[in-house]
Amino acid sequence: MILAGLYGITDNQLLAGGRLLPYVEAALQGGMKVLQYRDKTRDTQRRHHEASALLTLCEQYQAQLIINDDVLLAKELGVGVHLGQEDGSIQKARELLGNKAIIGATCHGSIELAQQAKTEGASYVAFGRFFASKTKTDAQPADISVLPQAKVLGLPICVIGGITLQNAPILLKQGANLLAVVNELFAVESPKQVKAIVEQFVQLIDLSN
Ligand SMILES: Cc1ncc(COP(=O)(O)OP(=O)(O)O)c(N)n1
Ligand SMILES: Cc1nc(C(=O)O)sc1CCOP(=O)(O)O
Ligand SMILES: [Mg+2]
Repeated sequence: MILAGLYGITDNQLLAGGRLLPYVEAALQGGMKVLQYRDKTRDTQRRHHEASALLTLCEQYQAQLIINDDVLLAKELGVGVHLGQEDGSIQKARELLGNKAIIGATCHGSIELAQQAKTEGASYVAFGRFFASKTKTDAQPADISVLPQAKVLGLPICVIGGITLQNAPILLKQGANLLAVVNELFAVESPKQVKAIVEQFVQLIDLSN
């Protein structure tokens, strides 16, 4: 299973109005390897419907689907989950989802939180935000020096927060494996533009390896 590359995250506002599936499919065509379904509404029925459709798409392109926050939805679909510090226990999610499921953990800028997430069974650790984020304006800042320190954990290192084509290389150089991106990918006019941006991210990632 690939846990490296471009990790697109959906946004229920940016991808409203019928944009969700065409924009995600364009990202998959461009080479996105991991997708997180992040919908902060409580519309259970729509969330289930959208996540199922995304799973079908991800399977077509051999990409991994991860659900933000909602372990029960992840269990229903048989996919992974991303949990923040306020989103419940990683250990319980691991028990529910099984050994093979991807479980990601928000660690802000803390190597101690990352160590704890590893002990509890996380599959990858996510650090950020490294740059100002238009999607989550109140995200806690993280210092880039955490990235080389995190290598000793031996888990894939995910980075998030204001990532663009311009600033991605510095994160890759410091050891990031997964670039988690919302705005730079999806705040564009057309699926064609999404695909072109993903292709450029993929090129940057390939160059860094
Ligand atoms: C890959 C990735 N990293 C961090 C987050 C943030 O998770 P969290 O702190 O729980 O905040 P919300 O996304 O739930 O608002 C993430 N979603 N994905
Ligand atoms: C969902 C999320 N979590 C963050 C964190 O730092 O934990 S930053 C963030 C938003 C990422 O979107 P964009 O690429 O538009 O900045
Ligand atoms: Mg969360």
